[in-house]
Amino acid sequence: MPIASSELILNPDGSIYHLNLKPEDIADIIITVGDQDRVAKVTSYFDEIIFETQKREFKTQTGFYKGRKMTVISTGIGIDNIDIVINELDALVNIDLESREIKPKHQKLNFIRIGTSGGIQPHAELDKFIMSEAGVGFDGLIHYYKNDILNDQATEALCKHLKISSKKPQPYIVGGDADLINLFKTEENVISGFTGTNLGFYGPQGRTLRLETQDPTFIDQLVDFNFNGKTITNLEMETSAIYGLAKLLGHGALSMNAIIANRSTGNFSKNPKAAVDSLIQLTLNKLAKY
Ligand SMILES: O=P(O)(O)O[C@H]1O[C@H](CO)[C@@H](O)[C@H]1O
Ligand SMILES: O=c1cc[nH]c(=O)[nH]1
Repeated sequence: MPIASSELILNPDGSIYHLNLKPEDIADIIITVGDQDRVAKVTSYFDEIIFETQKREFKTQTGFYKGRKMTVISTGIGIDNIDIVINELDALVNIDLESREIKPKHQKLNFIRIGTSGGIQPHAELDKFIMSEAGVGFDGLIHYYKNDILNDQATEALCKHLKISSKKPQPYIVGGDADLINLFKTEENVISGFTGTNLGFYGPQGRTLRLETQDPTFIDQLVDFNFNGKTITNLEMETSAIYGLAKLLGHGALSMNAIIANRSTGNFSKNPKAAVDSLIQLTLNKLAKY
């Protein structure tokens, strides 16, 4: 059955609705960044850029780094955008846009996020990099999809550990891609950990400016969680959704974050741009060999 025009939406030029992309515009390695200005920072290291477009916050450039074709796309902030970006990129390779039928042969993409994040453990020091072994979702996105991809034991342990209000979405834990994790595992400056993702920067990440949070102990509870020696190291706003959707759709995913705030010391990086730049170079060099 062809997928209806209201569900798989194409622009008049045949490109996919929000991203403005056609299948031939993307590579199988897809670097996602939050900030649209970070796209050009990544591709400034490319040998060549062969394609670019932008619609809303979704800026895309495709080119070659050390001979390896890669696409860089900005997702903007938050899991709602991740739902759009991952579903539409998957549609480009796994749905025939003319017949609107799912292709018989699945094509795997690899999503690598280069982001920024706040450390919650003392060892998640400023300007270090955290490689997310798993995403810990407080955003609820995955519960909208039929799924059996969660790390059930870790999810159960977390739900038991947290005194989370029943008014909030149920947390979930989903792992990253083992091959991509191995690629970065032994790298100096890279700490591995579980990355908490939430649907806001302030209250949902336990920050108080003028508004009190519903549970002022939330961050302390996260810091204390330990699953077989693994702890929640950092908080940001995309990883759990990328890991969940990538796994459901049969793609690889890895999230790398530069730690620009440390919530346990109350400090912010003196040079976040330098930290992100150095993470970009590390990631590109690893991916060139992938
Ligand atoms: O630097 P990026 O990739 O945007 O990532 C982090 O920064 C934004 C919040 O300032 C959120 O998107 C969060 O996940
Ligand atoms: O603390 C932080 C820092 C960057 N991005 C986040 O989402 N949280």
